[in-house]
Formats: sequence, C-alpha cells, structure tokens
Amino acid sequence: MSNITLIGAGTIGLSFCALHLTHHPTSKIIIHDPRPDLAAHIRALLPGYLLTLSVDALLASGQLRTAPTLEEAITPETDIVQEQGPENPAFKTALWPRVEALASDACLLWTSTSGIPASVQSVDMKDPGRLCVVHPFNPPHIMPLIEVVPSPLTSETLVQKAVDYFEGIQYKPVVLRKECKGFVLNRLAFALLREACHLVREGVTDVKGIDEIVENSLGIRWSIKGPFASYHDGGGKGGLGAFVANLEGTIQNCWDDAGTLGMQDEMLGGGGKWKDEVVRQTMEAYGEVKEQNFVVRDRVSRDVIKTIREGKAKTD
Ligand SMILES: NC(=O)C1=CN([C@@H]2O[C@H](COP(=O)(O)OP(=O)(O)OC[C@H]3O[C@@H](n4cnc5c(N)ncnc54)[C@H](O)[C@@H]3O)[C@@H](O)[C@H]2O)C=CC1
Ligand SMILES: O=C(O)[C@@H](O)C(=O)[C@H](O)[C@@H](O)CO
Repeated sequence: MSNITLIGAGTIGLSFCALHLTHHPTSKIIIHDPRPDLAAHIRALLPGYLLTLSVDALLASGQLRTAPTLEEAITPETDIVQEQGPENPAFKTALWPRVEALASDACLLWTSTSGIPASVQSVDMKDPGRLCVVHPFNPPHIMPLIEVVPSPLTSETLVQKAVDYFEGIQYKPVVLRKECKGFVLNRLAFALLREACHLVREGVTDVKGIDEIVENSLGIRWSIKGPFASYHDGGGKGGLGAFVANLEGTIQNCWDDAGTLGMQDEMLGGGGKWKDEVVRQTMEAYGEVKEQNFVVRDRVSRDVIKTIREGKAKTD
C-alpha cells in the first residue's frame, strides 16, 4: 500500500503520516485539511515525529504533499483513505459517501475515530461494508495498539487487510468482535479516570497523587502484562481462579463503593464543579502543556517499548 490520503492533519493525522512514512518509506502521502496553518503546522510538528526523514525533502520530492480539496486528495491510484477529522458524527457521516465516489473500489477506507462506530459513519455510503475503524492510541507513530472495529457490515476481507497492514509494521491490531460506545481502550481508560476523579472529589487524594500511584504501579505492570495475565500471576499456583477466590470480597466491596460521577456533578460541599477542580489541580501540578512534554513522552515511550519487546523476546 503506497498511495495514502490522510483527511485531517491534526494530532492524530500527522502522527499517522509519520507512521506510514517511517514504516513504508516509499509511501506517497497526500494530506487534505482546510486549516489555514497547514503548511506551517506540518513543518512544525512532523519533523519531531519522523526522526531521520526530512520533511523538506519529502515535500520537495512530492512524496508528501497537501491537497486543498477532497477531489484533489483522492485519485484512482489511492490505496488507503484514512480519516482523522473532527470527532463529529455529522462530519464523518457526510464525508464517506464523498470519499466513496472518488476512491477506486480497491481503496481501503479507514477512520481513526475515538468512538463513533463505522455503522454510524457509513449510513449514507453505497457500500457501508467498506468502512473500518482503525482506532489508535495517541501517538500512533509510537503506540503499537490499533483497535480494528468493523461494523456488522464490514467485510472480513477488509478487516484482514487492516490487520495485515499493521501487523506488517510490527504494530498490535486487535479486532473487536462487536461495536460498543468508545470501543474497549477508551472504556477501560475512562473507567479508571472516573474512579480517579471520584477519589479526588472525595478528598482521598489529589490529581498528583493519582498520577504518582498509577505511574509507579499499574502503568508499569500493565505495560508488561495486562490485567488478567498479571492477576493470574498474582494468584500464584492457583492462577486467576485462586486470585478471585482470595480477593472476591474485597473486589466486590470496591465495585459496590465505586464512584458514579457525572460530568455535571458539583464538588462535595459545593464550591463549583468537580471537573473544574480537577483541571485546576492538574494545571497547578503540571503547568501549561509545552512542546517539550511530547519530546520527552516520545523518547521515553520508544525506550520503554523497546525494552519491553527485548525483555519479552528473552523470556519467550
Ligand atoms: N487526540 C487523541 O488522543 C486521539 C484522537 N483520535 C481521533 O482522531 C480524530 C482526530 O483527532 P485529533 O487529531 O486529536 O483532532 P485535531 O483537532 O488535532 O485534528 C483534527 C483535524 O481535522 C481538521 N479538519 C477540520 N475539518 C476538516 C474537514 N472538513 N476536512 C478535513 N480535515 C478537517 C482540522 O483542521 C484538524 O487539523 C478524532 O476522530 C479523534 O477522536 C483517536 C485517538 C486518539
Ligand atoms: O487515549 C487515546 O489516545 C485514545 O484512546 C483516544 O481516543 C483519546 O483518548 C481521545 O481521543 C479520547 O477519546
């Protein structure tokens, strides 16, 4: 697959641009995005994602180019159209029939949405079975997970093509068996986020305390073994069965006592909404988001992923 059109070149779009160029160096990428600062945005952000490739050289050679209209962005030679536009059902639903009319029948149609199912986005397509969700974990040029989420109409062949593409670049595509709100990754992440916000609202700890606890425990453990595999180990010889038998009372108590926070809820005892307090504490703890944050994030993430892969290779 070498001719790729990216619709939307924001955080995720440029990260996927780097993914495709890094892992398929002969890829030809066309970016379509109406943002007025597109050229400056590409030159500011993309070099940091590409490591060795030169954005100037890619632009000069035409291997990377922009297209002001969708019609100029999709050609009969396009192999993949991948969308990372606004997380807005109306935008995505209106887009796909236009893409379908421009792309060849062989072109793969992918959406990087965080949670708008392909069955919703494809309602007005002639062949809804062509659309597949390929949901990344930010930033996709580094994080290996891709949630592949077909609609009930998405063809098995096209699902397999998405899986093959990402497996071919040593990523970890995981196919979900059915659509659900937020897919799996975000539901797990947001379940933890809800309990974290609940504990801050209850005054058990604060934002920094939550981050320190997760970074020095779950974050490490689950990057090596997921919740089931690690609790299986935790059960000793009896495995997960023994773990559950031993801890089911405590687990049930935590589940029964878990927060049921709503986005519009106030802080306990009044004084405004809990989400404003959580934002305030986060700003107090970390300050404004700086470019350097992403440089450090990417460098450490690459090192961690490399170390985990090498470590697992030794034990396999
Ligand atoms: N930011 C994240 O952590 C993740 C985001 N996603 C998903 O990726 C998609 C994009 O998210 P972000 O990159 O974070 O958003 P973003 O706001 O950084 O980028 C969206 C881009 O779409 C462009 N755009 C607006 N209207 C457009 C149009 N009509 N045609 C083409 N492009 C248009 C904007 O100019 C902007 O550059 C969303 O569906 C989001 O749910 C998925 C995983 C993670
Ligand atoms: O956390 C991530 O990178 C992804 O799972 C997301 O979808 C983002 O969190 C964001 O878009 C929230 O949905």
